[in-house]
Amino acid sequence: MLDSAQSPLAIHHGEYMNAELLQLAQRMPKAELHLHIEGSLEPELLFRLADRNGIRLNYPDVNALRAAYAFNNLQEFLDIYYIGMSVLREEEDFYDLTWAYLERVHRDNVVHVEIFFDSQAHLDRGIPLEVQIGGIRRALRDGLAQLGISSKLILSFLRHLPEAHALETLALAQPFLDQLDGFGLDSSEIGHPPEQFARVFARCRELGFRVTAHAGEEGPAEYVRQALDLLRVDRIDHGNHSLDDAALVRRLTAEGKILTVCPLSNLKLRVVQTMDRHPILTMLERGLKATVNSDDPAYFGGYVNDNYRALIAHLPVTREDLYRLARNSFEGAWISEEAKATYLDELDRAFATDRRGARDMSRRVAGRAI
Ligand code: HPA
Ligand SMILES: [Zn+2]
Repeated sequence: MLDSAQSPLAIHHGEYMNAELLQLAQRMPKAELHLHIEGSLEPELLFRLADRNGIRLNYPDVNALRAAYAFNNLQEFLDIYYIGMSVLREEEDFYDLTWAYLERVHRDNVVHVEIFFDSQAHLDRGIPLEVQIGGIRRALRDGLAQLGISSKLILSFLRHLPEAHALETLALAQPFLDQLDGFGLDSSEIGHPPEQFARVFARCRELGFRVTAHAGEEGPAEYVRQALDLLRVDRIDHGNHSLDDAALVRRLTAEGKILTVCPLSNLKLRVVQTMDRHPILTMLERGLKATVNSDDPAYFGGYVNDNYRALIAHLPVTREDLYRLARNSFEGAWISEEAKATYLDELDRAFATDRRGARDMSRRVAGRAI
């Protein structure tokens, strides 16, 4: 990375470029493909729902709760994340949670979202699937009608629980399958390799669903291989540790597999030590189809545009990188080819009408060199 202390000119140039890139990142249309809806529960709403449901929290106020959001690893985050979601009881709570997220990302020019929900964590608290799915789905319908945001809903299995639990959950989900768009795998990664979930994923695929799995966030490249070979995933969530294995990178590139990368999450959970060492540009350079996502925005310090902002502030991101990242987000979305083409047109227009470099870009866009 350029050392901005090098010369006054470097500082000026860097800031000038960054302002333009920031504006472009803000206003370009984009999809978010890696978002745990329970991780979008802001402390203010969490307290409101606790109050509404008569739940006593161990934190006196919003500031005390926020202060607890300091993590050394994935597990430390998960411990507090599962406590936080305990305020979700009624359909209305799931609605309010999802609606708050949609309203928030509408301001980031997010036009399509694919959201995870941790059904097993709620089932274990006695919250039926119809409450969970009913509330989330109703907000997603309103999101389309009122904000123009299209969406998909992904039931994510918890890998710290046995596969039998996931199979039971899939059986329980039978009456709701028409309201689901795919299945995922999340929670504590190390010690819970994808191979432990091969049967439940095979069943999901037999039912005609798309599947994805968190792999290579804290776990090794081998877990990414297992997700590909044994779970036959359509996407990889995170995938950072793929970079440790050159043959795996070549394979992911050849297959055009989308990686849903989450920069602020990686920083907060110490998957990367500093943002200027985040590997997302290396991923792009090696031909990996990385996307930018927020993961759990209420816990990790920001929504999707905050993630773009952090990358632009700390890495030598170019306009082409922004274009590629947003393009990948639509390419990786589980939507029809027609919908994809519409969104990609919108994206091309956002770049073509960007005055600075417009000539340059329209040439590349027309030639599909990007
Ligand atoms: O970042 C994550 N990793 C694994 N499981 C999760 N569940 C919510 N967020 C995460
Ligand atoms: Zn995640």
